Amino acid sequence: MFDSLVDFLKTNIDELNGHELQISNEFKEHHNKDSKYIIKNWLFSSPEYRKWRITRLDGGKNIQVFNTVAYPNFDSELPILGADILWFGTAKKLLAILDYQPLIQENKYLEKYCSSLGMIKKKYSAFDNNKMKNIYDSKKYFSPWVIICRGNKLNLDRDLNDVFHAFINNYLNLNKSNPVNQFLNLEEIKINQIKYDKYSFEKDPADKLFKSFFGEKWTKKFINKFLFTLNNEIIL
Ligand SMILES: C=CC1=C(C)/C(=C/c2[nH]c(/C=C3N=C(/C=C4\NC(=O)C(C)=C4C=C)C(C)=C\3CCC(=O)O)c(CCC(=O)O)c2C)NC1=O
Repeated sequence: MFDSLVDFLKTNIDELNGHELQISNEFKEHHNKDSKYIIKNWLFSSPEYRKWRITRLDGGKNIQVFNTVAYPNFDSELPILGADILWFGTAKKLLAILDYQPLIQENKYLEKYCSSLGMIKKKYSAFDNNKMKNIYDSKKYFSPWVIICRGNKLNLDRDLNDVFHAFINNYLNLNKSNPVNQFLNLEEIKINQIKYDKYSFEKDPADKLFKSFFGEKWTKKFINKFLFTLNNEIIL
């Protein structure tokens, strides 16, 4: 499940002249004791994106996860692309969150870089939702058009693929249009990307899940050295 999303991304990153970066074996593929939970990770970089990571967790019938984050270079004020797609098998629940995660909440910035999500979600009624529970603050690094779907994956398979493809294509087109920075300078962009990692580190509910499957030690390393690497940066 979700492997086609990984393949789709890899093809697109390839077309951006992206290259895969080496990551340590324990992150590349890691199994829990009885191999019921297997996590795989990929890390890429391209001329326009300093870091693009992909995570797949295969927990068989219990849980399936696809997670990806693309960080533009520090000289681009474009939003960070974020997608978190989870299938909870026992409850038969899909949770999909897709967003062009804004570096600032200024209306003109949001309108310029994030509002096209509105056109995508309008086409797919199951994804036309932006109501979050209280894990994250919807005004911090989320756009007003964040795409959220909570539903039964069995009948959403096609739509999920279509939405994801539109979500990626549209984001890449934003970059291809080569917009001139209008809101942030290089220093501010860097600070906001650091703050994004710090905020995500603080709020991400995934750590409980990883700790229960893979233990405390591995999880701590994974979060600091793969997921949110800027968390340890000091903002002067
Ligand atoms: C590999 C890492 C990784 C995993 C496995 C992960 C899982 C994860 N994300 C969650 C929620 C969530 N995840 C997000 C959003 C995001 N989360 C993101 O990692 C990104 C990039 C976005 C942005 C699009 C939000 C908004 C929620 C809460 C959903 C809600 O409010 O209902 C939850 C709680 C689900 C629940 O019980 O309701 C888990 C377990 N998060 C991770 O980072």
